[in-house]
Amino acid sequence: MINGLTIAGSDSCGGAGIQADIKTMSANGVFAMSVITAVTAQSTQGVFSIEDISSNMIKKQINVIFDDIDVNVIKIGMVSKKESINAIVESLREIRNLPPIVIDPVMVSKNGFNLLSKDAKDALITNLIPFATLITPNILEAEEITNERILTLDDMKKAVEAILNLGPKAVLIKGGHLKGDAIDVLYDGIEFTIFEKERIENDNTHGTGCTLSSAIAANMAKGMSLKESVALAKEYVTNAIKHGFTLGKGIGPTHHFYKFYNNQGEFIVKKEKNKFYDLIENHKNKDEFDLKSKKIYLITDYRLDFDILVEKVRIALECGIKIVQYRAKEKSTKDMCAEARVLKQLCHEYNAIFIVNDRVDIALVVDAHGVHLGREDMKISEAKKILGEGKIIGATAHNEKEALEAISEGATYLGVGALYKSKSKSNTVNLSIKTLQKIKKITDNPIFGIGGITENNINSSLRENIDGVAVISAIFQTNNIKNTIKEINENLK
Ligand SMILES: Nc1ncnc2c1ncn2[C@@H]1O[C@H](COP(=O)(O)OP(=O)(O)O)[C@@H](O)[C@H]1O
Ligand SMILES: Cc1ncc(COP(=O)(O)O)c(N)n1
Ligand SMILES: [Mg+2]
Repeated sequence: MINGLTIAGSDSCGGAGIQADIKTMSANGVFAMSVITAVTAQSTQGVFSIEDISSNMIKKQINVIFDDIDVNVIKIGMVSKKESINAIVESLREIRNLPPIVIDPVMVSKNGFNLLSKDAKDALITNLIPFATLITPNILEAEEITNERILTLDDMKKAVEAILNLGPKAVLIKGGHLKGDAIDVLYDGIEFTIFEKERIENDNTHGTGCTLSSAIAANMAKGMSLKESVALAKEYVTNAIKHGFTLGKGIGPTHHFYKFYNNQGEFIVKKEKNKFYDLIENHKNKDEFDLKSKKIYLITDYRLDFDILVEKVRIALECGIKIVQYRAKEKSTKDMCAEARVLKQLCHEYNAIFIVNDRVDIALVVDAHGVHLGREDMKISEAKKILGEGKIIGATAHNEKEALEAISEGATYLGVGALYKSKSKSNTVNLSIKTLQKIKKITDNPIFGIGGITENNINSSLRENIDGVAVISAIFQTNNIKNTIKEINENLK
């Protein structure tokens, strides 16, 4: 599990501070840890009181974590006192191999309350900011740091340059407090990158800065580049603001978990629109693809000569197989394109769905219905960029975490396994029915069980938790394809 540490203040109403950071990292697939620097008595209406945690306790929290855990990213938010800033600096100095550090130099809350004591600004600028891989001031904070007014995009550009001179590796000034579109400016000493999104007419923006910086940190922890981290985080915070809701009488929070809930506040990962079936329903052969019955998903066996393979696939199609995946290993791209084209045409004759394993480029070239991506392949979001909407993107998942990740990224179906020891894939780990049940709870999208499935090992607990079975050897290594398919179909009923 990738993890992130937030060093920040507690916001009792949960929209900003440590609470926003933990929610944001969690919603972005990163395990969140926290070092609390101060506790605020805060509501949507303002900050009513601040009590700082002692320097000693701040250091202890940091030290015990680093003694024990490899931290993938640090995010630093509100640190209100000079002593607290210096305590963090001392702890950071003792850590070898520091991970990337995102600093959100929190100075005032949305309602205009000071979160940084007057004498702490110098310590923040001189001692802490130089540690930053990225620093993310809002307009007011950038003005405080540079002592210049910022009113235009040009002013923002001047300010990022000035702040970069203080020692961070990159600076992002957030334009939330300006008028017009929400424009943020990133500068890494080489080039300016502008991130622009429409301004959302929603007053519930409590915690947007904390949310943005934590999302950037989470993305960095996952190994994304700086620009990619900011771009995706900007997308995330924009959506979180869009779904921001009224809570209390003041400035309400953004919705950190908007991806997982519908407008009625119900948890929706499971109830998400079933894109796989939609895609097939839009497909001209929808009547042929009976969505109610369980399916055999045939994956081609790369150990066979292609001519023999084609004949066997044809027999399988004649026996009613409705989904075929082309899986090849150690073949030239040229040959793979040619073979994929033949199989695509064959599937077309039988009104079957044709999927290409691993290779998004080949799926695109032969206009397959989609692609199947394993854990080592291109990310689902990247494949989507290439293939566009309207294509099936299947993903392999070996456990609940991978399944959730794949579904959140937009997988249209899951291949989960290995259920049994397989003849066509070594080094596979067996997956228990319990795990299968957990995965089933995550999504309504189709789940195909995979790994060593034969006509003899489909039992009721397996049947209840899958929508179909993906097979290779069972069909390609039998001497009676017709019978085997009949038996598997019987066992799936
Ligand atoms: N009303 C809004 N609509 C869209 N984006 C916004 C809005 N308000 C803030 N943002 C964006 O939210 C992020 C946080 O910025 P900002 O609100 O300026 O920070 P802070 O919360 O620290 O004051 C930035 O990416 C900013 O552009
Ligand atoms: C404890 C704490 N930390 C930070 C903020 C800043 O919030 P914003 O993200 O709106 O700038 C806050 N209001 N409270
Ligand atoms: Mg802020």
